[in-house]
Amino acid sequence: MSLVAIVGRPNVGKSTLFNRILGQRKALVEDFPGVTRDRHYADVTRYDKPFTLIDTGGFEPVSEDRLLVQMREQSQLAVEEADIILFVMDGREGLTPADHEVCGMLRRVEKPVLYVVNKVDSDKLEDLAGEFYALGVGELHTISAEHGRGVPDLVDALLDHLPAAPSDAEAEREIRLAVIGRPNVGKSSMVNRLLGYERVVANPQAGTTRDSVDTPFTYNRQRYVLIDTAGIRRKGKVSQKLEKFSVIQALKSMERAHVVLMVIDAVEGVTEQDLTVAGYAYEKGRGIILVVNKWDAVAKDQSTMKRYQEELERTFKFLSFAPVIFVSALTGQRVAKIMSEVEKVAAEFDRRIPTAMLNKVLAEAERSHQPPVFHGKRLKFFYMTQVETRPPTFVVFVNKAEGVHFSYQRYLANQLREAFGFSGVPIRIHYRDRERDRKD
Ligand SMILES: Nc1nc2c(ncn2[C@@H]2O[C@H](COP(=O)(O)OP(=O)(O)OP(=O)(O)O)[C@@H](O)[C@H]2O)c(=O)[nH]1
Ligand SMILES: Nc1nc2c(ncn2[C@@H]2O[C@H](COP(=O)(O)OP(=O)(O)OP(=O)(O)O)[C@@H](O)[C@H]2O)c(=O)[nH]1
Repeated sequence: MSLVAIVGRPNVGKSTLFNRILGQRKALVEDFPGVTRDRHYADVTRYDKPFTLIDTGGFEPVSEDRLLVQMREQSQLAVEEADIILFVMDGREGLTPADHEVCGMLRRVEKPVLYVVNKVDSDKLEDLAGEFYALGVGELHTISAEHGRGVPDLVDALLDHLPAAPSDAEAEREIRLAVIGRPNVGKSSMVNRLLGYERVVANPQAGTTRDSVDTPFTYNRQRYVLIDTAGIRRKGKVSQKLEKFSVIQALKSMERAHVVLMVIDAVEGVTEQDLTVAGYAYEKGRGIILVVNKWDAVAKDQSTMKRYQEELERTFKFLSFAPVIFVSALTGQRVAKIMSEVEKVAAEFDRRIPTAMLNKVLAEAERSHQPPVFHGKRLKFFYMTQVETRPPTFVVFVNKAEGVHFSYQRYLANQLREAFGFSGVPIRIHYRDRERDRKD
């Protein structure tokens, strides 16, 4: 999602403009109790173009003598973080040296900057904008944030710079599934079960016809593609029985997959190879479901499943978020559960959390577990936003990104999972510096 930052001296009307832009969308976006007051960021969607609007003012109190320094920092940071900058000046107060200086800096950046002269409350006051042309920045947007005058045109200009939404209905996009596992674990039997499942509707013409080895199908109105179905079903080739070959095949399928069904033989247990392949799926950010097959062939008592589950958790430490299901492709036992689990993981994979909710979690996390001190300075988290789905990817802005060491990163990741779940999905959190160069 694009970040749009509102920058400018104190009192030029940044918050008023922020609220004015939000006010236009009215009931389109839900408000969350407790975060509606005094917030500085919000997700906005206009004409299917989503963006996050940030009011860079008001984060910290500004003292007169530090004004210019703070403005430089604030604009610098906006330049680093944002995709588009709204630079607001005060038409009533006129052009100030600080405006001059910041404009000089903004002119050199390669991102779109919209120059705004605020408090031009009526047509009669248009002359107020005159002196701002001395900045030589080209187009000036004269507006009245308070009365809304000129704001729709400003928003239109802003939208011109934004990319269109990734897709009209994200949920309608296909989910590509890969069934992977060592030779003989039951992949082929499972694929046959899945495609033979009554609620699964094969749709030959939909989706990726270019790969005839893949099988498109629909389940609960979501389109899926089972990757390399032909390869999984192809039998009798000696090479296919080779462990090495099956790893290469798994890696290849995972390259194109969104969600991976990692099949484990309940009788044989987990091998080194399973770990390698699962590790790769994790690194690639794929959704993962652990499917323990041949459950019919295991001698069981009441605690077998629990013990098995615990052992898997120990072995696949890095996959603690992945659901585990015990099935039998042979008898069909619990095979229906696979698709319902796939559906859940696919939804989590595509999930988008509103910025306001993320920041509530971030603030609570910070409150209940104080961030560490780095080089004598307490880490301070400013805000968090989700920049991607598939897998869900977040950016946290912090005063010293390198100071967020592993244990605190893990803590924040856990807080996110606690709040939102993300079952079966690896999440990514990037930390970006607010004071220095942007880091990914
Ligand atoms: N006449 C007029 N006044 C405005 C307009 N927009 C904002 N103001 C006033 O300007 C003052 C400052 O507005 P804010 O929106 O708080 O300014 P800000 O830039 O967010 O200020 P900081 O949070 O200190 O950085 C308020 O008293 C507003 O009512 C406008 O379009 N016309
Ligand atoms: N008991 C039991 N046997 C199973 C189950 N699923 C598959 N099998 C048997 O395991 C053997 C291998 O099954 P496949 O489905 O061919 O396994 P695969 O993973 O596709 O095998 P490769 O093509 O060699 O990679 C066959 O003899 C199946 O009948 C199961 O749930 N329980």
